[in-house]
Amino acid sequence: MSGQPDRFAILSPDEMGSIDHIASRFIPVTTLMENAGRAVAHTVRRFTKPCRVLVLCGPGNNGGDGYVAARYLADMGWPVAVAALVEPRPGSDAASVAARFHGPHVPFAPEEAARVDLVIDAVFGAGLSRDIQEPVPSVLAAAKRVVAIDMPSGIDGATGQIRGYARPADLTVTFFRAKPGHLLLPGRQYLGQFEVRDIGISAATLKDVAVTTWRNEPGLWKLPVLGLEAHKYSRGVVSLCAGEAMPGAARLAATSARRTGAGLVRIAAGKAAPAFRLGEPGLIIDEEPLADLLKDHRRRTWICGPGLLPEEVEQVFPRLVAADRQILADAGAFSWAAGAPERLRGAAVLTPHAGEFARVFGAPEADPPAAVRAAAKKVNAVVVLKGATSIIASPDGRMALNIHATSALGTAGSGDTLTGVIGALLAAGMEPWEAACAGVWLHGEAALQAGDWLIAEDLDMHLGAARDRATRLQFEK
Ligand SMILES: NC(=O)C1=CN([C@@H]2O[C@H](COP(=O)(O)OP(=O)(O)OC[C@H]3O[C@@H](n4cnc5c(N)ncnc54)[C@H](OP(=O)(O)O)[C@@H]3O)[C@@H](O)[C@H]2O)[C@@H](O)CC1
Ligand SMILES: [K+]
Repeated sequence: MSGQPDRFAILSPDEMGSIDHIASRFIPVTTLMENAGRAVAHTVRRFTKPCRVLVLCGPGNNGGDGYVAARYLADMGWPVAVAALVEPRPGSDAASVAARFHGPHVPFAPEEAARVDLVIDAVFGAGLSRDIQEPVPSVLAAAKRVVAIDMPSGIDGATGQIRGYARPADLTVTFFRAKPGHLLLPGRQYLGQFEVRDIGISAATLKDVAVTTWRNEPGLWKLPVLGLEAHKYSRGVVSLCAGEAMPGAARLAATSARRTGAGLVRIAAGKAAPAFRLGEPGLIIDEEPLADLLKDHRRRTWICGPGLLPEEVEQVFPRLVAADRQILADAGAFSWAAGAPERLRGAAVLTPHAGEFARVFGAPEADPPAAVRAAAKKVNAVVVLKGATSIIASPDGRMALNIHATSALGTAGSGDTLTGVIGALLAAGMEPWEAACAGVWLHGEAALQAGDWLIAEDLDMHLGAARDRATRLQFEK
């Protein structure tokens, strides 16, 4: 897939394997390994004062990186020993670099790990293929501090899940580009400080693998910039369906849409109109039947779900689809579509949290990115699975992982606010996947600005500044 910037690419272990393979046509694997091990040694030197180090080496190339790191640290004068879980296969690249480490070898045992100040975990990386077993867990558990090469052993690079056991590292050094497991939970919590180091692989090799996953940052998408001739309709009109039971949710979404830059926000409240009359003066409340409101073709973008009961969604969602409107579905829409995802066909963007996602599509189990991608295909809509790492998948296969956020967003109303933000960007004409990605980032940025104890209403006051910041960053190379 083209058009998205290379610098944000995230590569699955398989894709990274293909990149290594392509790169090895120009650079021998032993040279890549040399570069990787040297990068680790230099990162360790910046990370800590000289100390006693034990490098735990597995049988594959991750172990190979470990032997190289051990040699560089020894050359710097650090006391370094190696403990091999299994010797590398004779004749392999790892065996050839292992032969160049002339320091001490010690048993792969907990006492050895406990004896030193720092353990370098080069047991398994991209090649982890099953749950890890003893003695690896006991040896890692005995370490005082751990630097992981590529990935803490036991974390699945593709999904971030734990395969049997994982020990949280203090520092993780990976190469070329991050892997999904570095951003997804629980893997993300096991990295400690995280560094991505260059090992001489050219970014041009990315052209040879079809990159489909990116880190969500400004520049992955571009926000529209206000032109001199902007007016409220060109900035975008957001309409919301609202009900009587929970007017607060619709009002939160409406306000955040306005704060994100929508030119006009209207609430289709019907009989519930009195519940909204005391709201902000700049909000327009419509009492007319939905059929009349849909005659106005400038009202293209509709938010359907926040504050709605399933029976209210039933009344409006199919009409919006029949009127060919761009629909952002949230909250009540997922109660209405529980166990029946096909009901949501016709929506442009869905923004479920984990519970809502499970209700509609089933629990994502061990591979959330795959589940979100499948959901997006199933309903032919962009799906945003909100969480500490939000996953934003498009039916065409593109996926972004967002870690630009804080746990402070776990507060009532924050999801309604996100809906309004994305609604405003859709109304401004952004393509749905990009609007969803940009909305998630702006929402996270507003939360970072608002501090740890924010309430949903506080986010509104930071959305303008968040948009300004994204606009500045999106042009940086
Ligand atoms: N390729 C390149 O050019 C470059 C790659 N680089 C480095 O290479 C790393 C990837 O190397 P890799 O592919 O050799 O995989 P790696 O993680 O070492 O493990 C594979 C071995 O472990 C075994 N094994 C797996 N799971 C197991 C378990 N649970 N319990 C027991 N055994 C298990 C597995 O056995 P098998 O599954 O075949 O039976 C196989 O023997 C990557 O992370 C990066 O650090 C850098 O040097 C830059 C250049
Ligand atoms: K490792």
